[in-house]
Amino acid sequence: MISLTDLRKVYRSRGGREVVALDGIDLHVPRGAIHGIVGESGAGKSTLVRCLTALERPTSGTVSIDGVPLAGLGERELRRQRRRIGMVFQHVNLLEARTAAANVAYPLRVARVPRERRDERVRELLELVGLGDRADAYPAQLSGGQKQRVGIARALAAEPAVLLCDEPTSALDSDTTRQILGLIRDVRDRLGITVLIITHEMAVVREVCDSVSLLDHGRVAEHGPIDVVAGDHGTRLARALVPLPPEPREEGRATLELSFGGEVSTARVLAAVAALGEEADVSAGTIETLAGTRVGRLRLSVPVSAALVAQRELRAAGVHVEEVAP
Ligand SMILES: Nc1ncnc2c1ncn2[C@@H]1O[C@H](COP(=O)(O)OP(=O)(O)OP(=O)(O)O)[C@@H](O)[C@H]1O
Repeated sequence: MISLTDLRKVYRSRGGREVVALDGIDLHVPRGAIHGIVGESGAGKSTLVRCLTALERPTSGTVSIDGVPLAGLGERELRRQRRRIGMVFQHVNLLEARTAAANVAYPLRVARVPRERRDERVRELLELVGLGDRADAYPAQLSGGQKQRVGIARALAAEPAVLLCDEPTSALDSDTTRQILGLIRDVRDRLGITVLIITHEMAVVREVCDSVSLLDHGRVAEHGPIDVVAGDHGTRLARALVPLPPEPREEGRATLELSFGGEVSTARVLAAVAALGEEADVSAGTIETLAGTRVGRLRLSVPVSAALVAQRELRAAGVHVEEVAP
């Protein structure tokens, strides 16, 4: 379990200027959950990772892994506690002159695990990540996805409680991304490990996360389980999870965005739209099932003169509608 309570990190530049990188973060990820952290550049994601791995000392607040607060631990205990977090990075950084097996064995050697136990564990880990037959391959002989699999096996070597994945698939193509995310889910299912994924890709959140937090200027601006967040109306996370393509505006026409799901059936929404007549033009739409919940968004283009009436009628039919500012 990961627990951050009122976490603040303030950097002081040489000129004495203060930068509030984390501004009172509360985050609780239960054991066995996969939680995504998204946010724009500068939102505080890297600072959060550094506080979690105790590479950075928070200005105030607490970081606990499995109920153990990091603050106040001595150097030796801190080192032990750090091993409770396995790290997976965008760039895997394998030792090029060592085989896949030797790379996975490396943290076990550092932890002085006896040779026999080590060999057995490396075999198990490579099997777990689907590379049982590539133990003797060197990194240069592996694909990007295979290297990331070795990275995941290495991160799991010390039997961590938490797998912290920092942009784990940003360097991979979409098929390989899907495979790696499938592996992360599989690892969670088999080991019951808690996973935190830092990413700028919403597709990663949709594919693998149980819950998500949106970080903005060092604060958690929005958060929740995927099905709840996706079904929310008009929030930034809902828009990002169920995106509509951008499109140019037309002179004399207003743009309405409809969102629906849960109690409001697609049939009811389509009937309400049809009732507006032919002057209401559906210009984009997405309807899908996320985390078992049907969610949909439609973009309507209507003549400016008809925009208010259309909104009233759609709302009367129980549809959430917003006019998008020109
Ligand atoms: N060592 C530092 N000294 C001063 N300011 C810092 C330091 N590290 C980060 N910051 C500032 O803290 C804020 C958060 O930065 P952080 O790197 O955590 O964001 P991020 O979300 O990881 O961004 P990116 O996605 O671009 O890596 C930014 O305003 C950044 O300039």
